[in-house]
Amino acid sequence: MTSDPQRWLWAVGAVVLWLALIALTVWRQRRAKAAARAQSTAMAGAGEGQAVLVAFASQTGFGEELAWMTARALGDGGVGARVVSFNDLDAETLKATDRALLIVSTTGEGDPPDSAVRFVRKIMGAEADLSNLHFGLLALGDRSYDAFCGFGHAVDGWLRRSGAQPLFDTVEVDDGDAGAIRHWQHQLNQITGSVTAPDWTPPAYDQWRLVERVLANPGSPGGEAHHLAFEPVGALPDWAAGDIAEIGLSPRDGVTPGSREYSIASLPSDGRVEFLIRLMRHADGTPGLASGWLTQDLKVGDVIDMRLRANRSFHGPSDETPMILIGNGTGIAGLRAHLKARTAAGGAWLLFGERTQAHDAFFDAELQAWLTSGVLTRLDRSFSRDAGDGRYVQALVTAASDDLRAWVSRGAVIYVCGSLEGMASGVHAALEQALGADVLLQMLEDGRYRRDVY
Ligand SMILES: Cc1cc2nc3c(=O)[nH]c(=O)nc-3n(C[C@H](O)[C@H](O)[C@H](O)COP(=O)(O)O)c2cc1C
Repeated sequence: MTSDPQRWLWAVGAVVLWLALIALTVWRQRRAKAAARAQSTAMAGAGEGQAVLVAFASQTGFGEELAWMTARALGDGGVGARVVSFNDLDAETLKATDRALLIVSTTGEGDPPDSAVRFVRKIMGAEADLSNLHFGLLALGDRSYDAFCGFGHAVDGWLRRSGAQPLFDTVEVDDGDAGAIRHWQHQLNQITGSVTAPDWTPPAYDQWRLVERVLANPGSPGGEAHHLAFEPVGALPDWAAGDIAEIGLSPRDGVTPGSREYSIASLPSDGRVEFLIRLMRHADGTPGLASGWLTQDLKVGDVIDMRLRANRSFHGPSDETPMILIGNGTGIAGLRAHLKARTAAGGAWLLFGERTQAHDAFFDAELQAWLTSGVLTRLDRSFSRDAGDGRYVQALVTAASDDLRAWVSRGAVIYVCGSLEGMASGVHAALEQALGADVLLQMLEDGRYRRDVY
């Protein structure tokens, strides 16, 4: 043992600093939780006892947005509301609730959003006595999928079997259909007793100008992928890595009205919203409506309607948390925003798959620079059409199983972005094999395994 007082002083100092860091981390976590609680009860109003519970199960943020609009509409009509995510919802809360409005989206092939997986496993696995509960359900979906509103219907069935009573028939929303949302609004009026419709302004579009478009993969054996950049005509809004842009399509542009969603590949500090968009082609070779318009017809200087939407389920972890990013194709867009947002503190590992090294190594110069600066600790890429490789990204996951386990045991989070078909299920199966199905499920429920797939 040393008797050097200076060494002792250093040692004590180090311990004090370490304890202070722990205290700071705990305090920050508590503060964040308190802020989230304060936000969700902010709508409760005076009579919190009778407040309507507004619960949302949302994968890409639309349902969450509608939940807050629902709470505001109720509040404007004089009825208190409390907003919670399905992640924070339990049977006790439902049992003790008189009225609940549930906004429930469907993902995958009729699957629950990731944030509802815990609820499905722990709560919906058994029937509960919910005979006191009266509920209204807004089911979000898209008729182009076989299981239209599949998870919404599953929740509806479970509530009814548990004795809960519907306030009205489930309102189904096909691809954001405004008519169905107006119908929901009408049901809210019944609850508040308002004669006039609450001020439910549909989310407004902002105007953005195309300032740059570059073909990102000339010579690729795959479909053309274009790197587009838009600057706002007005003020630059704020957004975070993981967020989504809804691009408005109008007949003016020769395409069917509606909107298309794309992962944002840049940050506000870039001063512009960037995308990597693949030109989709129909079986007869004609370009897809939205991707054809954006990558071919739209000219630099043209102005489009666009709004940015928070996609909280794909927001990043703290700087110190190691991050494993997995993706394929244009899925690198969302992952690039995360890499842009990172410092070298926690370390990041990108596993990425595409067709050829020569033509499809998207953002290669940036990735190399991030490797040099330490933002990216490790880069594994596979190119399925290259001689001597021929692997998809899930094969990289399998090959690196030992290291993946080591990263996860150091607290790493896993973010997957890219195509639903093939990639997402292939990567999921490879991760299950590498980490164990229980570990992966726990990570999903804890928000340590997050997906933005399409
Ligand atoms: C990858 C993916 C899978 C989807 N699967 C289904 C589905 O099986 N059934 C359905 O009705 N809608 C499906 N949808 C459509 C969503 O439910 C719809 O876009 C909804 O508005 C999303 O709401 P959210 O942002 O709250 O998650 C899917 C959407 C995506 C992106």
